[in-house]
Amino acid sequence: MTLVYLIGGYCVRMGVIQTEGLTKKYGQVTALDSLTIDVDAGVTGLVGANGAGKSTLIKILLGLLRPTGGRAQVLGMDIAAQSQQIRTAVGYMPEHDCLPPDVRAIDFVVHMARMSGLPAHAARERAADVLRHVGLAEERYRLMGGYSTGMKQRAKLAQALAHDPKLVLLDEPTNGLDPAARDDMLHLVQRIGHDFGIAVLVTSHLLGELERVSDHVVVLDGGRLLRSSATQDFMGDTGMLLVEVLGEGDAQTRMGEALARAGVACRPRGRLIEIDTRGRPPVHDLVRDTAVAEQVGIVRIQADHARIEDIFREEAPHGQPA
Ligand SMILES: Nc1ncnc2c1ncn2[C@@H]1O[C@H](COP(=O)(O)OP(=O)(O)OP(=O)(O)O)[C@@H](O)[C@H]1O
Repeated sequence: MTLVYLIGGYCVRMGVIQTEGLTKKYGQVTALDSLTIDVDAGVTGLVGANGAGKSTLIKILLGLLRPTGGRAQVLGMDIAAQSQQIRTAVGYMPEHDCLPPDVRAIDFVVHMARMSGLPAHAARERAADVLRHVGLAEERYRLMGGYSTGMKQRAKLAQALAHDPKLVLLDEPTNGLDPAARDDMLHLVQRIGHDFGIAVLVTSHLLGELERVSDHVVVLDGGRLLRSSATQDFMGDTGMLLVEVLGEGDAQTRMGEALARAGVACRPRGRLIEIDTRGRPPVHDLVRDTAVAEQVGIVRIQADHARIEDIFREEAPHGQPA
């Protein structure tokens, strides 16, 4: 999906972020190494281990850091010449805590909206709207110093949305969150990209967590582009079939052994039975018949899909992040 602008009656398709040979060195450290990427509308996950260069890329796109080499455009604007305009059109949620503790969320978000040029009345309306969208309607009059980590992340997200941006850059929005709050935040990120129509570039050092919400994933390793693909291309079929069974005693072992006796290549994977179907005839009927014979119930049979972690295992010279 690409943003579409109507200019003089013509329909112009425009990428959201394009970089070409983008390089950033901090002294001896090469944080970005000749990075060329093309990001479209929707949700794009930018994943890589700590130190892969994610924050550096975001700061360069916002004009907060100057690259050592290469070029980039954000919403069709050049980062070298138009960083002020870029910051007007782009929202930024920084990785680290940036919230003044003795300020109420509503005042903070109104202030950020005013700083971006919204008139007072529009800024108040917009602030109330975005705080409601991120789930802070009730708590908006509380001082942010008393917020939980999850509420702070939501307030940071609200300020990024305050001026009605066309693109938001979210740096590790799930940092420090427990699993439930992490799921809520990821759901919110997905809504921003799909329901609100704001393009999203979201980073995470946890490779797996963005696959569910991203349309596209860019994987960085040691400042280099490891892979950039539609999420579904990452998650291709592995040729394995996963079966979960339920029954008296050790139903999984009984079922696995019976399948093996029937000539099926299989092994346990956690609570599941993994069946290798590569180069073999379909086994669904055999699995069902074996379950009936062994008197176990089938909870599910599903194709196994590759995960972003697998790309790292296969391709990354810098290894697997935590
Ligand atoms: N101001 C700086 N001075 C020197 N080196 C830096 C500076 N900022 C970042 N680096 C280095 O550049 C590399 C990329 O850092 P960056 O923060 O962009 O990575 P990241 O993928 O965002 O990781 P994290 O999730 O830990 O923030 C790392 O090796 C880091 O140590």
